[in-house]
Amino acid sequence: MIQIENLQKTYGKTRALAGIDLVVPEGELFAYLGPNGAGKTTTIRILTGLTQLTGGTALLNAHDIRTRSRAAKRQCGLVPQQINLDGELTVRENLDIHGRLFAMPATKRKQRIAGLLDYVELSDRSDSLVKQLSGGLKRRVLIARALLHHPRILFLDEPTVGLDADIRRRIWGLIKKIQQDGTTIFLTTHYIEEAEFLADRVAFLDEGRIVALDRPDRLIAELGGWAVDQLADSGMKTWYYPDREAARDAMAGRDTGFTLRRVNLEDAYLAQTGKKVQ
Ligand SMILES: Nc1ncnc2c1ncn2[C@@H]1O[C@H](COP(=O)(O)OP(=O)(O)OP(=O)(O)O)[C@@H](O)[C@H]1O
Repeated sequence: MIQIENLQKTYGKTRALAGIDLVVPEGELFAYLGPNGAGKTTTIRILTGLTQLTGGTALLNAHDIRTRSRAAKRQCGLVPQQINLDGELTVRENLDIHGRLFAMPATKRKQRIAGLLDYVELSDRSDSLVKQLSGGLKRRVLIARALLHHPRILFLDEPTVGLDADIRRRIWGLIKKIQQDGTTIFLTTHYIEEAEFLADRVAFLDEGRIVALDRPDRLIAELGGWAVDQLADSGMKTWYYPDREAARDAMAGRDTGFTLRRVNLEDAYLAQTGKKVQ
């Protein structure tokens, strides 16, 4: 479980987090959605002990990240946005170094690495140099590395950034599997479909604040199920309707140039913040 109260962070004069309140229960897959600069990475860096908060409190499975930082760190694994693997070493060697950092005994380390490589479907690449792997496979190595010490909470910072759509979907499958096996997941993304597909609940982050937090279907339902877009000289105009029939009725007899579609999380984000996520 993650419990955050009034979490704040300033870098010099920049206020990255302006007071975040949040509880993520055990076993949930929680998504933090926002555009570049909203404060997603800062939140993860604070929770995983990579940077210090400037106000508020945060607990990971009841361990305060400030007063019980070692215990708090043991609760969590981190998949960072940057691929910080050693390209000159093999997949197995990269994981082995990490296991040594956690002081895992050699036999246990070997078994755990073999099991994890199987879990992320990389067994056949265990002796490949990391620099020879595609972006999607490197992400899998990062995920295996983050899981090595059996964390109960996994932080994923933009886990599919820069990947092709089909590779992205395979990573989504892996993330779902990790959740189903009992790990709490905190994921940041600026991909709407990722949050919509994966998350039990999603928070909309804007300029260091949470402006909405709920299940994706509820955030969408608040606007209505269907949208009509019209491309006008002044830009795109959109109207929302509770159902398809109401949207069709509203379009009847109007000029062409209207498009009927389902409402998505991007609409909900735009309605809350006046901004687009991407
Ligand atoms: N080390 C730092 N020094 C100064 N300012 C920083 C630092 N790290 C982040 N910031 C600023 O804090 C704010 C939040 O940044 P953060 O990286 O958390 O956003 P983000 O939502 O993760 O965006 P991105 O998707 O680009 O990583 C931004 O205004 C950013 O410029």
